[in-house]
Amino acid sequence: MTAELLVAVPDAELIFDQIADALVETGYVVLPIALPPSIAEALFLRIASFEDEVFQAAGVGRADEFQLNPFVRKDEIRWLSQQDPVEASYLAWMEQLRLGLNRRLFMGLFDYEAHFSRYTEGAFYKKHVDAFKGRTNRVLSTVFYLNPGWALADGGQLLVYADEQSSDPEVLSTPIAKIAPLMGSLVVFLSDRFPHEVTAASRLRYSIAGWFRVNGSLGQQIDPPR
Ligand SMILES: O=C(O)CCC(=O)C(=O)O
Ligand SMILES: [Fe+2]
Repeated sequence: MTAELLVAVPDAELIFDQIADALVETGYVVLPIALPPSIAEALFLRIASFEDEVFQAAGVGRADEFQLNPFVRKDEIRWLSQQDPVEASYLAWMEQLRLGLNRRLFMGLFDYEAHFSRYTEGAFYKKHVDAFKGRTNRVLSTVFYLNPGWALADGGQLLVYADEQSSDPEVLSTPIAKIAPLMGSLVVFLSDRFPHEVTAASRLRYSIAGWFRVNGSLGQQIDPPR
């Protein structure tokens, strides 16, 4: 038996159970291994192979509200596409998760969009929420990390804060989770519930941020894709 066969590839249905349970109980979950490690490895090789020109500066806000704001975020992004087989394998896994969560929780998740993010040394993303209640179709956020050999001392943590409904300033400013961007780990959380930030890292930091969306019409405003 080769060493490769000893790497346990997690059963996707069990992972979906775990994510669904956590979303009901706490609204977020951190899984050290979720997708098959071969997919994580291929995605890492893919993002690491991109020339600088492939990336665009990340902005804040959608469509006509879009603006660059380097004081808020300094990461660079590149949207995933079905055209590339490696990217398609990630999107296919997320499609299974979408169906799995709809079956378990009747979330009505309609589609999924995701981009590679590259944080160069010192880059950050200040505290934000991915969705404002009633103003977006994004309901569930995912972050998948692609950083082999990441050490705690490298920084670049994802700090997650409690639901903003609390009025206690102490509760609001103390993270409920500090997540290192370890290779192959997946974070899933309800988009409008948890303010979060990415702290500066001392080395290049890769992730894939994605969002499941619902198709509800919000008054006159329907989110454009992206
Ligand atoms: O890379 C991360 O840890 C999180 C990124 C994030 O919050 C976002 O892109 O909205
Ligand atoms: Fe975010």
